[in-house]
Amino acid sequence: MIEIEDLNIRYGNFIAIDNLNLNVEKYSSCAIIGPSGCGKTTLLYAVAGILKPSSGLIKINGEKIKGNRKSTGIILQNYGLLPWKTVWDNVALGLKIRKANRETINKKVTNILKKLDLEDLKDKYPVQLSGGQRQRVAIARTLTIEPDLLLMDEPFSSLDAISRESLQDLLLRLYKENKMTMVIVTHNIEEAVFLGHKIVIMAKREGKIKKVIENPYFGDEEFRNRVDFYKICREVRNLMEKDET
Ligand SMILES: Nc1ncnc2c1ncn2[C@@H]1O[C@H](COP(=O)(O)OP(=O)(O)OP(=O)(O)O)[C@@H](O)[C@H]1O
Repeated sequence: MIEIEDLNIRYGNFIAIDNLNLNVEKYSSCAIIGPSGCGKTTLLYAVAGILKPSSGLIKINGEKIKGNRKSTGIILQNYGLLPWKTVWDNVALGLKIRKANRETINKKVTNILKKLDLEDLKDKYPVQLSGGQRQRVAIARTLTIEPDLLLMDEPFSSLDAISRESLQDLLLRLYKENKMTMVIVTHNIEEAVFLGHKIVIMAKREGKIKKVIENPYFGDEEFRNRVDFYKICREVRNLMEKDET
């Protein structure tokens, strides 16, 4: 699904991504983890087509990306909800921009609100919601466009541990229900291990990948309760700690 070849991204003279290569298979999930400033967001934005590479190639479904792609959904840390619109209108936004007709919008928004347990909140404004509810609205809005690729930049970082885990569970369920490929950028080791089929560990300050771990247990809803979960978490932690020394 995603092929990244010899990718270089510079901000002026500063090298943010240095000759990076990565493949993400269709309908799989890739978690990108690494210390602050290692280039995670830069990489995600390049895959989203928001940021132009200095050199190298990014292909999605075999096609070189040129700017924003219609069926790529992106969820950012600050939710991106419009404060003057209700939950219903925020969720409908992506469809309205794509000029869907009223009947399609009503049907899809109603369905997705039900799926994400947001029906009772449909007339509320973002300011009246908790962080977890806002993030569910942001996920709902992105899913209405039926993305085949869902990109997320630290989507749950402002949430408490319990809300965070319940949204991770929700995301896994949605991933299984809607055939899509996911890329999630996170600082959180447990999140990367729970949500990553492929866990990409980036090196500090170098804009390079340090290691890719394949996680054969991805998709197991009870994975957090298993010994293998902790083994992989420890492996990721050790790799990240080595960078600190
Ligand atoms: N517009 C910009 N101009 C110059 N340098 C930038 C710009 N955006 C990012 N950088 C630098 O590029 C590097 C990578 O930034 P990026 O935001 O991709 O890191 P990150 O891994 O996502 O960090 P964090 O986890 O803190 O969000 C950082 O050193 C940052 O200072």
